[in-house]
Amino acid sequence: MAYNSLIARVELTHVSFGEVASVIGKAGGDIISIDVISSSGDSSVRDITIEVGDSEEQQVVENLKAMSGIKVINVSDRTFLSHLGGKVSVESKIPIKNRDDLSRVYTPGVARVCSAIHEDERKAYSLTIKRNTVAVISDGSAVLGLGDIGALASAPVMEGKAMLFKQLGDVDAFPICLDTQDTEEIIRTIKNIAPIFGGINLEDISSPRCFEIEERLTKELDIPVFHDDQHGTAVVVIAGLLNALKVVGKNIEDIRVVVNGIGAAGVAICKMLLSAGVKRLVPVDFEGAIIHGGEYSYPMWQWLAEQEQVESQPGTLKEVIQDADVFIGVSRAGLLNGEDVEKMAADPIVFAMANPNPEIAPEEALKHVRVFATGRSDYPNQINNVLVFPGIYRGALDCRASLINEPMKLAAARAIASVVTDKELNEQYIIPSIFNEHVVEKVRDAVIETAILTGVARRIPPDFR
Ligand SMILES: NC(=O)C1=CN([C@@H]2O[C@H](COP(=O)(O)OP(=O)(O)OC[C@H]3O[C@@H](n4cnc5c(N)ncnc54)[C@H](O)[C@@H]3O)[C@@H](O)[C@H]2O)C=CC1
Ligand SMILES: CC(=O)C(=O)O
Ligand SMILES: [Mg+2]
Repeated sequence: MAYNSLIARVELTHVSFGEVASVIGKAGGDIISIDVISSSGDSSVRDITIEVGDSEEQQVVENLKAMSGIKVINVSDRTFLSHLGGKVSVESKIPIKNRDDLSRVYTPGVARVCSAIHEDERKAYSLTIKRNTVAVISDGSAVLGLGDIGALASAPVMEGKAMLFKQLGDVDAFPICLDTQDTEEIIRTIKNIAPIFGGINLEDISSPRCFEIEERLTKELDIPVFHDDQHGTAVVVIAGLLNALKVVGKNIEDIRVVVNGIGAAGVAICKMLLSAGVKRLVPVDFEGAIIHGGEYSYPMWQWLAEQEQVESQPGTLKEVIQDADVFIGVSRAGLLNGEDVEKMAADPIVFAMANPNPEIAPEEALKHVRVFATGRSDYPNQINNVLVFPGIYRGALDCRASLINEPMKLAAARAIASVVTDKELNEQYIIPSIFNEHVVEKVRDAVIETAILTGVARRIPPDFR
């Protein structure tokens, strides 16, 4: 269930706050805070912040309105309030106070700087925003688990990613929503806007188009192109899995892994699981297990069917999950229940990562599962690509990497896993919080070191000389 928080502004006249609290509680709301806005002899106006599930929201408000001695002045949704006017803005680094400043930052002074870049394009890295700016680009075709909701509706997610880039990695990121879902047009548009950016972060572009778009752009541009839903997700899954396996005392070579949803995230996760040493893999999509020796029209599914680690036994998700050590879901909400995960092997690990609602309700899974994680921030073990992209890009920009290769991604996964020490590690803590101050730094350093070793760094940052 999704949770929202509401702020109800109410005027209380002949009713005690205790009665109001009891009505809210009975309707399923939790009071988070109360602010007194004004108070006179026989009345007071208060803002009550209430956390409430989607299905109870209306009931809470209706019950408050039905009470006598209380007037509901206004109800606002805090999530919507945080989006008013958008979440990011562009700021100048230096002020323009007089004509002298104007003639340096703008014409005529700026012309000399333009000419310098015209003569040597590498100077764009020192004289423009290029060295620290990434484009966060979506076509709105696979937004979270909401599906194809279009370019404009994807904007709040892209703005959110831009905020996280800035706050966690000090990367300036710009949200871009493309009003086309045509592969060639997307590639052409991104190539045309690429000059000012130091990197391209593709986001929420559905499969299979996302594979070609990323592959072509990586070949045709000289800046890193990173499809977050593929690689960011795969990196954080491997990080979480390495630690979860330590908790349950199993080796990666011995486990049987079911991955459900073989789209952008699922394909990248399967590939990375194989390179990390998994020997028994069951990829599953709508039509059931993708099997070794099978024939598939999607090239990525066909590639998987040719891997010897992929099992050859067909079956539905509910069948193949029996005896699995690990379930990784990057598909849709509510596909599994407690009975399904109960049939897994001993000490099951379940990463139910569909957003905003996971493949199995946490309350149900937790009764049967040893290690459980979701993509959400309101439960322990948040396996979300936000742990990856700020640090990966901080590193890639600092060493001016021409691309982000497989060894860099594996190094990032190990770096994230290493933030949780053996002493700290337990079922509830397999992955660091996104607010852990060591994550970005460790990922950045691991990425730079590996970029230098694999020959894709075009600059050695001073702290690596
Ligand atoms: N926690 C995290 O960091 C991340 C979570 N996700 C979540 O993973 C999900 C998938 O994202 P993408 O791979 O980007 O989308 P996508 O659209 O590329 O892939 C989704 C895949 O799931 C399959 N699928 C849908 N319903 C299914 C069902 N009932 N059974 C089996 N397969 C089913 C689709 O056929 C498709 O292949 C979304 O819910 C998204 O929010 C994605 C990226 C990161
Ligand atoms: C987290 C993320 O990128 C997604 O759910 O699509
Ligand atoms: Mg995404």
